[in-house]
Amino acid sequence: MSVANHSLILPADWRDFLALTKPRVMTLVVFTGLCGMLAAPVPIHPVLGFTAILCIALGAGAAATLNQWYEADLDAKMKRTANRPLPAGRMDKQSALHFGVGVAALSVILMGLAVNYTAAAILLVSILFYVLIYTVWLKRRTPQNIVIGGAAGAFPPLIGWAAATGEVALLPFLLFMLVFLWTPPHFWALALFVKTDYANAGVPMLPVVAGEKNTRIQIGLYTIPMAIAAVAPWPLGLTGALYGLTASVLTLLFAALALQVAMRMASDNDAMKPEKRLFGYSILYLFILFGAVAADRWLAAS
Ligand code: HEM
Ligand SMILES: CC(C)=CCC/C(C)=C/CC/C(C)=C/COP(=O)(O)OP(=O)(O)O
Repeated sequence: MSVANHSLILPADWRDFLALTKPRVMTLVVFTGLCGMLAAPVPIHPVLGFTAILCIALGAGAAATLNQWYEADLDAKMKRTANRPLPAGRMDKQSALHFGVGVAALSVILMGLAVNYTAAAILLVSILFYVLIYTVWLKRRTPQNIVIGGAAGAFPPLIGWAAATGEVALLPFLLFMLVFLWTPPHFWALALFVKTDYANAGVPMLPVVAGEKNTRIQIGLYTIPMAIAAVAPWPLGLTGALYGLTASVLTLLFAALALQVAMRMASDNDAMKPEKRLFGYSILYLFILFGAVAADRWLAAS
């Protein structure tokens, strides 16, 4: 029997449960948690470290599942999301709800029992933030949805650091601010080119409500405090030159791309719109900066 036939007979298989966790987005979320943990001045036992990262991955995946459980109706209206397991009818909502609540509870309890209560508490806050504050409360109500709700995705570096140290400190707080302030340019760059999808679904994303021009300006404006948060750890003496120089160069490039988006600069032979380039670069940027902060702290400790 072919795989295609098999999935017709058993509509929801493991791939659908995996899809509920938004695995591609969550790789970066988990990576920021891992680097937050590696940047901490206290080494963590490898087994505990692995458990903490597993808990972040489970918590993030569970939050993404509950997000899709709540907004299956919205996802059905958008081309980008219509083929997800719930809107496509491959899974019933109750299975998704049970999976999401079960895995969320498991992640927080395991983090609390095996690692520490501080990390477990921040993990719980980030899950609740994504599901309740962003998905249930803000997403359908205000174009500021991702500015406030986006904080959910900024917690993992704090969770990773807290897993190793049991507390929070200035460096992971700045890393939180970096992801928090990075989220609006990251998301609005994408929203500029999937605007019609959101308009059709009635989601008040900034380009739909305030227009393209305004969104472009907002992307440029948010890049300024984001750049400050990105570079600040170096002059504050929290990291060395490895991170400082990497962050400075890559942030300049980020700012140049954001400026292109803000000024709407695209020549006719420009196959890729500046907003597409900024969106793609935003992901690479965060991966490299977090890799650099972990490498920098590791060098300093060795
Ligand atoms: C409320 C905040 C955010 C919103 C609304 C948002 C929205 C999106 C959307 C709609 C996509 C398109 C592709 C997809 O659905 O898979 C995307 C891609 C992505 N986002 Fe975000 N995002 C947010 C925050 C974050 C955060 C905090 C991270 C990581 C730290 C992140 C990492 C990524 C990555 C890695 C991709 C690319 C996924 C792929 O390759 O398919 N996002 N984001
Ligand atoms: C540890 C923990 C709980 C982390 C959570 C991480 C988090 C909040 C990431 C945000 C990422 C994300 C995919 C937003 C998508 O917005 P959307 O849901 O509006 O996207 P959609 O239109 O693709 O459904």
